[in-house]
Amino acid sequence: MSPNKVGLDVRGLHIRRESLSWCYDFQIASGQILAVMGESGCGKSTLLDTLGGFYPADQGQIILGKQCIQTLDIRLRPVSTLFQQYNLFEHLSVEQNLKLGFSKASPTAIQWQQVEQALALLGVQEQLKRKPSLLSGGQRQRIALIRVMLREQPIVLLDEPFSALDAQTRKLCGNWVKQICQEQQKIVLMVTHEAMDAEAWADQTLWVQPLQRTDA
Ligand SMILES: Nc1ncnc2c1ncn2[C@@H]1O[C@H](COP(=O)(O)OP(=O)(O)OP(=O)(O)O)[C@@H](O)[C@H]1O
Repeated sequence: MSPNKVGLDVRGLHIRRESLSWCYDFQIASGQILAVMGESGCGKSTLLDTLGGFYPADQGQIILGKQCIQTLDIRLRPVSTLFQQYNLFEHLSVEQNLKLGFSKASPTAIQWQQVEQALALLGVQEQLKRKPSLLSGGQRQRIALIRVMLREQPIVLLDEPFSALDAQTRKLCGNWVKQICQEQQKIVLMVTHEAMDAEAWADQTLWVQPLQRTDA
């Protein structure tokens, strides 16, 4: 990564959970996607939780551009996360859920235009006035993906973003994530179990593996 380019720099990040521990050193330039891979239970979501501020690190640094962000409160972190359970508000419509994603009270005209284009492209424009509980799993996943990708935050964490999608829709969504990542110079970490996802869309792959068992 060039010294002048804004990117994410993770240095000596040490994480412990139960009997497992991990140490990470990696960099991602803006406009790039890092695929996060590894067997079930190896710690992929834990890494995302730590970057998002939901789980603490023992030591190390998370640097965005020139700013250390690991001590920032969750609400102040420049991070937008797609959780495996999507986190849509069930009592609000899809439209209200999408509007809540932006930092101001409502999105700007340009931001909402991007949302509408994404809804049409990803085939969920008909769902705008409905409550999330009436949507299929794949429709919910696409709505949550749009909300997370189009927020202002430069770092986007996607935990298995295409798990509920058929092959064709998966391709559509993956291509769209790549396009938005490049156009808006996002830094995207994408957890996936599919090597094909990494091959199709990622610039790099991080294989997650615990260091050791600390209860031995
Ligand atoms: N809330 C929690 N409390 C205690 N231990 C947890 C918690 N969440 C995860 N773990 C443990 O931390 C380890 C890493 O889990 P994590 O969810 O990060 O793995 P993962 O690679 O994302 O798994 P998967 O691919 O199955 O989603 C596992 O041993 C898991 O049992």
